[in-house]
Amino acid sequence: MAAIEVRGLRKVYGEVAAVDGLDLMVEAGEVVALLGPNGAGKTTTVEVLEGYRARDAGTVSVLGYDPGVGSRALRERIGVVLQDAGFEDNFSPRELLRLHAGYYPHPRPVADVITLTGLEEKADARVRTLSGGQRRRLDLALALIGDPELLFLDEPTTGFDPSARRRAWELVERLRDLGATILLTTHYLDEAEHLADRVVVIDHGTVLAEGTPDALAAEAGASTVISFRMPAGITVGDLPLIGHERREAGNLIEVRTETPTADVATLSAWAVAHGLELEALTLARPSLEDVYLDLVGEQERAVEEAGGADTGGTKPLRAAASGSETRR
Ligand SMILES: Nc1ncnc2c1ncn2[C@@H]1O[C@H](COP(=O)(O)OP(=O)(O)OP(=O)(O)O)[C@@H](O)[C@H]1O
Repeated sequence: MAAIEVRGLRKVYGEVAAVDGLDLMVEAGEVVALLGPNGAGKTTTVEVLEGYRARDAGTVSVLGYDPGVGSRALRERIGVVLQDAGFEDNFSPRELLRLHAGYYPHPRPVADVITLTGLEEKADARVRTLSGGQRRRLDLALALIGDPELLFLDEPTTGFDPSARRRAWELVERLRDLGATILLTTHYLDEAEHLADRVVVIDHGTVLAEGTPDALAAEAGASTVISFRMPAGITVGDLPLIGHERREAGNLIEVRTETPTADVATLSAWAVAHGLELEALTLARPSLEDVYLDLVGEQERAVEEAGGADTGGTKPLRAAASGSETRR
């Protein structure tokens, strides 16, 4: 059975369809990252799945339950990191964790969760004295205390310093190895690339693309980039004909290619034959960031062409821009 199964999810705020016919499937044991620009509908989707928000249409199954019904049995099996949870500032992390442990039938030991989330030094300090990143770690600790089989992490590492982020990643990897299913939202594409088995890119409340980071890159036709510094005394016309698209940035040449193995061989053979050293020679695989920016950029252009102009904080939606859906 899939851990999460969503079909045709729709959530409307006034005139704005925050989620607009979204389908999503997460298998048990999978780590899936929801990506998308601000206002894409990620948090709304996650909040519906967590049972914090009612939906307007669609079917939703989380561990076989409908989260809209508010079952205690479901709440006991999921862990949630909200974007901004409010805490009782006068408690310490240890006290809050003990309190929350009492809500679950089989909690993890409080001391283990403190160690897992690296909160040892602040375990007995008042929450109001914690830094932003330490509070996020406490969010994560509270999500883990019930030993959940499904974890929702909404921007779990926002505000973390680089080493805290690495530790959080290791923690997510450990949880995955222990068999947890994880749905996370993030704006850090390296985080998604590092952690997720599969990414789902959403915008305007619907899915734009999904797959493994590699499959998305292949589907988007993103090409590999060979780059090198132009050797002294050589002009572009002297170079062998490799790749398709070339770009010059100062004396750095970038060549986009679909056949990097053959093109690097041609280039190297040419350089060796001419006694040249190609300095700063690199071969870069397209990153998830390149693919994401292409996808979201295309979507934005499509919305603009359909006559929608961005109105600031509240996004015009594809459906709203074409005058359908929201008034149904
Ligand atoms: N409580 C609310 N009332 C009215 N509109 C809302 C509410 N919550 C969200 N929205 C709107 O719904 C849309 C989707 O918001 P949502 O928070 O789900 O996006 P997001 O993808 O999580 O964005 P971000 O990356 O900025 O967190 C936005 O247009 C937002 O303004």
